[in-house]
Amino acid sequence: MSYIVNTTHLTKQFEGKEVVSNVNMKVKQGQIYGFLGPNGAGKTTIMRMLLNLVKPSSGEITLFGQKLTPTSYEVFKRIGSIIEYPVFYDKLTARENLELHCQYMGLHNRKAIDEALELVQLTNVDGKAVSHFSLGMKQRLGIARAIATKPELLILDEPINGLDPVGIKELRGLFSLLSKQYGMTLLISSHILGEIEQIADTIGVISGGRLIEECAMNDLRGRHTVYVELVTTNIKKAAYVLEHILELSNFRIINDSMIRIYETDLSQAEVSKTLIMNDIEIESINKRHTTLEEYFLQLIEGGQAHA
Ligand SMILES: Nc1ncnc2c1ncn2[C@@H]1O[C@H](COP(=O)(O)OP(=O)(O)OP(=O)(O)O)[C@@H](O)[C@H]1O
Repeated sequence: MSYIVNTTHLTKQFEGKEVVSNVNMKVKQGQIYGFLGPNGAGKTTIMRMLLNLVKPSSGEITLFGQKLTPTSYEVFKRIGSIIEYPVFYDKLTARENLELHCQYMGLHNRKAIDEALELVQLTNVDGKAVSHFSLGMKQRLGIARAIATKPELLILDEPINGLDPVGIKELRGLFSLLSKQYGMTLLISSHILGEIEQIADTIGVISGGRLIEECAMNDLRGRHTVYVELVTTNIKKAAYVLEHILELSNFRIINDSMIRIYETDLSQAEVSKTLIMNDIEIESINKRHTTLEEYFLQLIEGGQAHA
């Protein structure tokens, strides 16, 4: 398997505080990798390290199979990126901004600029200075700039932040197009699962500087836990009956009135019958499953507890 990004034991300390801890991250060629974690989890710092903008305290980064060193330059011609908000020359138009960027990158190809503007649907704003652009338009221009040089890897830090639902939908469409039609590998960070779960092939979950999960999105979808949720007025007695009469051990008391039972081959009818026979009032008993969002939150809470 060829990895475009591969980090081993990547660690970063700022003023003695470890903000990235021992991260082994693998981004496969051609995939959209969703890099998920709450604010402050360390996503931007990792992306900055991948781009040689921040020096790791320890560990190693390999990009396109080559070890990254402080003097690696060539490899960055193969990478487009937006870290935090993209900055432009405000008085210039979208096209003028791209022309300057391409000149700076040593790329003299008008067609590439036209193509990039077309891909992000910014072809009808030629007379407009960037200072009059909406946030969504600026975000799209940032992507146009990042893809104008036809990179093989695109690193985007929270590209969806602050966009309205239409803007989000447009960007999602663009990401799939870049991945499917142009074979680009995308590394996209976000703090909201819903924003990238529909497009990511692989997901890396980071919390408190640690990569606590990295797996195929499809595997994650299959990882929903099924449980029976019991709501009762007599929680202590219900727990006693579950443990000593029904001989169940895999259950959790959630609060004063709720128990979740995680046994896989549980007969709900038998639980109800036994509880009633023992004079326990059942307010409700239902089969449920954790949603992907709940699973993600559990992961993050677990990660923060260990940070
Ligand atoms: N230059 C720096 N000096 C000191 N601390 C820093 C520096 N850069 C980042 N940090 C700290 O490192 C931690 C991780 O920050 P980082 O920006 O990487 O997180 P993030 O997951 O990208 O979150 P966000 O989306 O809020 O940027 C935070 O506690 C932050 O305050």
